[in-house]
Amino acid sequence: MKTSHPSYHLKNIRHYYGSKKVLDIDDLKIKTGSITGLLGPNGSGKSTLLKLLAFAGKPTYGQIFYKGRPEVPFSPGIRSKVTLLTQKPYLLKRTVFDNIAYGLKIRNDKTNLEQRIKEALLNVGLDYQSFAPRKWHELSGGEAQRVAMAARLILKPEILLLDEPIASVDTKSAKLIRKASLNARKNWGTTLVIASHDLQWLYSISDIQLAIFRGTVFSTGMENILTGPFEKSDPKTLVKILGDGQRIILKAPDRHSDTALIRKKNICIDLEKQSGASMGKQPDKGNRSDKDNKLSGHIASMLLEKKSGHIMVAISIHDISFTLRLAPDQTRKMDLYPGKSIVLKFHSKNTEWL
Ligand SMILES: Nc1ncnc2c1ncn2[C@@H]1O[C@H](COP(=O)(O)OP(=O)(O)OP(=O)(O)O)[C@@H](O)[C@H]1O
Repeated sequence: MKTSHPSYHLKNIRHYYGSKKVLDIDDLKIKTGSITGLLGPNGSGKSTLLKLLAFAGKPTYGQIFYKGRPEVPFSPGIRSKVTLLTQKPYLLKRTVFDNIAYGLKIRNDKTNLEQRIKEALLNVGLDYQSFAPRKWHELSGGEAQRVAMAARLILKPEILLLDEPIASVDTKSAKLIRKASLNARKNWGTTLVIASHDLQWLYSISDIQLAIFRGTVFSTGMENILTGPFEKSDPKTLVKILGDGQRIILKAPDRHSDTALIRKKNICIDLEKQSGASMGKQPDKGNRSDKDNKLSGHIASMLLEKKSGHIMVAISIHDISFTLRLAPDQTRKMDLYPGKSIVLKFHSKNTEWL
């Protein structure tokens, strides 16, 4: 269905568990028909955000608009449109067939049931003859995940929210879940929001990536976070000293904070120094300013961002990791490849504090 409204518009969302703030989102829109990838470390708020998007809970403060209208949790109008597949999928203590048929039966939609269930199982790579009669406890973790996915896909949802859908499945199943998700968008215009720790998989499926850190959402995708302890170098400068002796110079915050943000757009790979780079050795200072960071490390991974064709390059500097985003021709010109030693460069003035 075409609509001028985004599927979701979140306004001034603050969500607390007790006194602990777990989500802090000023303004976030999720476009209809988009596939959004949610990235973030354990405990950053991904599952909580998905729960709110599923209208399975109410934010402590703020409002969520669904296709332009303010919505409240558990409203009957929304329940048939939005579906969430949780990390540990819940299956009814029945057969696979009954699990998948359940949602349709509730809607009193029983036409062609067998054929539709056959297709739903096929969609997630499970054979009807072998799986339909099986009981819920006769499935591996990955199979249970795919049955739960089939049970949701058969309802042709407007919104499909997936929380770690490939955490316990093998590579083949991960590919099938990717294909089934893309088909849902193609065939029914489904909007998807998917949380996953598997960056490669997430970048291969999503149009846009949102990174969450301590409840704050970055619509620019993954950004670089540095956490303390920091040492004071002078009143205007903090320093993070890595285990190998390299020093990261940061502009001091003007209020208390122990979490620095270095945006990937402000980081580059220093080609001049590249050849001399070696692990654990700070590159020569030369005539650079004291606040100009030059850190030696190596390329840990390179991931393709499906929609833009850009390459996300993860760089390990001793025990921390930085990410930057490059056009494919840049990576070719610099002859970058995983394992290559490089020097990463950013100026301390580009430090932001969370
Ligand atoms: N029901 C709850 N009661 C209290 N605290 C909770 C509850 N659920 C989650 N939390 C806390 O809220 C924070 C966010 O949790 P959430 O599950 O949303 O993170 P996540 O990014 O999905 O993590 P993971 O990647 O480990 O699944 C964490 O600090 C977690 O401990």
